[in-house]
Amino acid sequence: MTESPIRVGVLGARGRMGATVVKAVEGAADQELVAALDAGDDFAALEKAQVVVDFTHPDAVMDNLRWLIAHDLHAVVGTTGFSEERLAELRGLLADKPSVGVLIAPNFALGAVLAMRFAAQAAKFYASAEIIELHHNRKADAPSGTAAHTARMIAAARAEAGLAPGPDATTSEMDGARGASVEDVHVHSVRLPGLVAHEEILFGGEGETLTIRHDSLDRTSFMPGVLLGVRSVVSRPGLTVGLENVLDL
Ligand SMILES: NC(=O)c1ccc[n+]([C@@H]2O[C@H](COP(=O)([O-])OP(=O)(O)OC[C@H]3O[C@@H](n4cnc5c(N)ncnc54)[C@H](O)[C@@H]3O)[C@@H](O)[C@H]2O)c1
Ligand SMILES: O=C(O)C1=N[C@H](C(=O)O)CCC1
Repeated sequence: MTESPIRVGVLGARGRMGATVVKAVEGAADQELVAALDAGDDFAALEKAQVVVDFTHPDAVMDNLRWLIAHDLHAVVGTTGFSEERLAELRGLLADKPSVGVLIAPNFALGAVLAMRFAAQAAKFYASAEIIELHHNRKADAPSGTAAHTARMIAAARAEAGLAPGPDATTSEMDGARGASVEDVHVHSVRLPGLVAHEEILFGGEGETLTIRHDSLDRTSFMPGVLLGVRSVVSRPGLTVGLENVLDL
């Protein structure tokens, strides 16, 4: 007997990512698009869905998730802007809804997930690390969610290895010249038309450097991860942060 397709709704459907997700879901044999909504649309149409994919805006995503969780809908979230406070609120809401799953991934591209994993491995051996993230100039937030997540993974790996961040001698600097500091990792953000989504993680050691780089050249690069997220979240209650927890790495 063939299983019925997973009923999927998309929030942010007229945006760059949302429009790409709509096409990907329509092309997936095991999924059925039941709602494609954008700002101002009536969320009632989402009640036909089992899973809702959100690619909207950091200022909108928490209200969307409050609504989805209250309506017992699973969520796959690519929208960025998640602080520890936001994640704690979601864990609290999900505690009252034990069957609902929310998967938040700062980056759904396989190569980006692998780059973050490799960076965490390298961080145990190199005390000095910096991140450069490069994106299109219509991106709302900086630094990117991916870069912030990478920095946190580097910080966690350092803490586990008992390694302090490597020193540098810079004491005189123009504001912003050393980028933002995310858990003691410097993150530099570049915004240019023509770019899609790119990240370099640079490590320095005695007489050597190591650079890990990932490039998303097209938004289709995120789609296998999004579709996998939809398939996974229906049997993964609670909050999951990072596609690395879903992939068999
Ligand atoms: N996780 C990933 O792999 C990944 C990949 C690319 C982009 N992103 C993130 O996804 C988000 C969207 O990126 P984008 O480039 O598609 O932006 P975009 O501006 O092209 O699209 C966002 C869309 O969301 C709509 N929107 C805003 N508020 C809404 C609401 N309350 N309900 C429904 N729709 C609403 C907007 O009208 C717009 O059409 C950003 O946070 C971006 O960083 C994540
Ligand atoms: O285009 C964007 O915006 C992207 N946002 C995510 C981030 O902030 O890390 C992922 C890559 C593309």
